[in-house]
Amino acid sequence: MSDDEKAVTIPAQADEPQLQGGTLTKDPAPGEVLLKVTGLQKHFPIKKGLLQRQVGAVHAVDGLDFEVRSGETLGVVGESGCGKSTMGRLITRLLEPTGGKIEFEGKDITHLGVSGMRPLRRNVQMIFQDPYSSLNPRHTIGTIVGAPFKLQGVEPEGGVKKEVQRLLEVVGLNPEHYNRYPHEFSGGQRQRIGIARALALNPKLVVADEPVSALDVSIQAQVVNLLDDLQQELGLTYVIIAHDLSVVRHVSDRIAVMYLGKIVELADRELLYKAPMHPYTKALMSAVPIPDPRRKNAKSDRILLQGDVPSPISPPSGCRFHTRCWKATQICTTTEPPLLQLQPGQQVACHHPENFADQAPQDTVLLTVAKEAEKLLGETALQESAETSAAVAATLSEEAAEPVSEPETGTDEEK
Ligand SMILES: Nc1ncnc2c1ncn2[C@@H]1O[C@H](COP(=O)(O)OP(=O)(O)OP(=O)(O)O)[C@@H](O)[C@H]1O
Repeated sequence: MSDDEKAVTIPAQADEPQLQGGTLTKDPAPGEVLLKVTGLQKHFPIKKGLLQRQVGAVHAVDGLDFEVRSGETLGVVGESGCGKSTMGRLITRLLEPTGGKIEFEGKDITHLGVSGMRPLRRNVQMIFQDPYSSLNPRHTIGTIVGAPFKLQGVEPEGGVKKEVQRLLEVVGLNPEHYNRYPHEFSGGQRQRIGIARALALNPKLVVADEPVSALDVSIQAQVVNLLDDLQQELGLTYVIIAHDLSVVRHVSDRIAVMYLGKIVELADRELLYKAPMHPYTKALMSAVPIPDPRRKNAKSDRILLQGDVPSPISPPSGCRFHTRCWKATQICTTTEPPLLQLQPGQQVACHHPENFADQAPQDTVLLTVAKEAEKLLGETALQESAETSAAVAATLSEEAAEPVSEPETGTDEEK
């Protein structure tokens, strides 16, 4: 009876103040902003020659604005190289940002040094992609999972060994395996060890960077479900990074879609799946297999994108997706679309969004690259794309028939 409870309760290190160093003392209520990121940038310098002169920079993360609310899971998706891992390492402060601001529970942590970060380290933890390389092969599981206590100088109730064994049980491992080494475990089990280590200090925010992509598909769901269960039971807040939507699909409350260092769409999961607005999101979603036997004969509407992701050293002007987008017009090459809330719960950075009225209806001439990209699109996808935008435009113009209003800025007061 009490075994279940025992298996899921991590005692807060409550006897001592939650944080020394004057950070916070009180847990945020569910839904309150836990992490706030404004204009976040990371440019990796490219140096050349004997004198190591800087000749350019990789714009890995180039101006991100988002919030993570207490108790939620924010999924972050995007193709390889779009800056997801860099973003994860910036918000956990494993990397120093080039610009912008990171606030954790209202406190500016953007440039905190090692000692300033120490109290925060226990509140923000990271789970890494590769469970093979992220665990020291020469240390026992007990030492690995117990390391955070040593690093933070925390003595859990009942001692480190007892607490580590309890943590192993929480993540579904045998506590008797305390003295074993990482190579004695499978990939899935190793990832569980990584999760136990991340949970040791009872963190508030866990950033999981591709937590299952190195695992066998059959094991992936188990680890994702474990993360989900732990969140319910421990009230954790997650940022889960993945390269496709299938991993984050079921566990995320909101999803941020990244492309070349920028967020192009940030929306509630339901809205994103029902009606994605950024053409790039639509393309990513079309690549997710739908495990529905009734649809097994359905015609594939997979959207193939033309070309590769451009180099983050010199990203395209205007909208960075314009070189691969089937809707790109002149304005897309010159003007960067801001991330706007087009409807409650859905922010999009696009001049010609899907499932919404056109933001630049005067600009109708497709670029040559867009015409090329169009050729790679299935007819149904193309038709649907035109129809949904036209339908929303029609609804909006009907609604706005009386007072003239701008769709993207709420008109509540006027109505
Ligand atoms: N330390 C570094 N020095 C220079 N460039 C870097 C460094 N780390 C990352 N980059 C570059 O920054 C860009 C973003 O990399 P990042 O690893 O954040 O992308 P990602 O979306 O997580 O990709 P992946 O899924 O392949 O890890 C890439 O072009 C990458 O080559």
